[in-house]
Parts: sequence; C-alpha cells; structure tokens
Amino acid sequence: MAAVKTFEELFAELREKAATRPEGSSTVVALDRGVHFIGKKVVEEAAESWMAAEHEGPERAAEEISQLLYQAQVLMIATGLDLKDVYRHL
Ligand SMILES: N=c1c2ncn([C@@H]3O[C@H](COP(=O)(O)OP(=O)(O)OP(=O)(O)O)[C@@H](O)[C@H]3O)c2ncn1[C@@H]1O[C@H](COP(=O)(O)O)[C@@H](O)[C@H]1O
Repeated sequence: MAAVKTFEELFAELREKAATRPEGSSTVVALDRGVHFIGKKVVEEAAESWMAAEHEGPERAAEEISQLLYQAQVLMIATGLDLKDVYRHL
C-alpha cells in the first residue's frame, strides 16, 4: 500500500505546486483555469461522492471523497485561503 498522505500534507504539496508551477501538474492547470472551473469540479466530485456512498460501496466512496477533498483544497488555494482560515470555522 502506498504511503498515506494526510490532509495537511496534501495542502502543503499543492501550495508548493502553485508557487513553483512544475510542468505536468494538474493542480497548476486547474488554478490557471480559475475559480469557476474549480468550483464546478467541487460540485462534480461532491455528486460523485454521494452516488458512490449510496450505490457503489465504501471503497468507491472513499476514492470519490478523496477527490472531493483535493478539489476543496484547490479551491482554497485559488481563493487565497490557508487551512487555518477554514479551521477557525469548524
Ligand atoms: N489527489 C489528487 C487528485 N484528486 C483528483 N485529482 C485530479 O482531479 C481531476 C479529476 O477530474 P475528473 O473528474 O475529470 O477526473 P476523472 O478521471 O474523470 O475522475 P472521476 O471523478 O470520474 O473518478 C483529475 O485531473 C485528477 O488528476 C487530483 N490531482 C492531484 N492529486 C494529488 O495532488 C498532488 C499534486 O498533483 P499534481 O498537481 O498533478 O502534481 C499529488 O499528490 C496528487 O496525488
């Protein structure tokens, strides 16, 4: 099994990608397309998470929810938010 990546580690990785803009990064492509594009991805992955949880079982739900968390982080970066800006509302 691949090494487990935490939410905080993924966010740090994505912020680094946004700053250094490496070739081939899907995160850089999404950030260049902007908040409207990323927002649609958030909604798409939310819907796919719901459908997987209701009809496809826990393993598929886990995959889709991981993509939802990724897209939420990309939206945070596109909006200039840090994790602590979100955490203070939890
Ligand atoms: N965790 C993710 C991650 N989850 C989803 N995605 C991207 O989000 C997009 C999902 O959009 P789509 O729904 O069109 O993709 P799909 O294949 O149809 O997926 P399904 O939802 O249908 O299953 C794809 O481009 C994926 O590459 C992700 N892209 C990157 N990461 C991680 O982010 C980090 C940086 O990645 P790069 O920026 O690509 O270097 C790395 O650790 C990656 O593992």
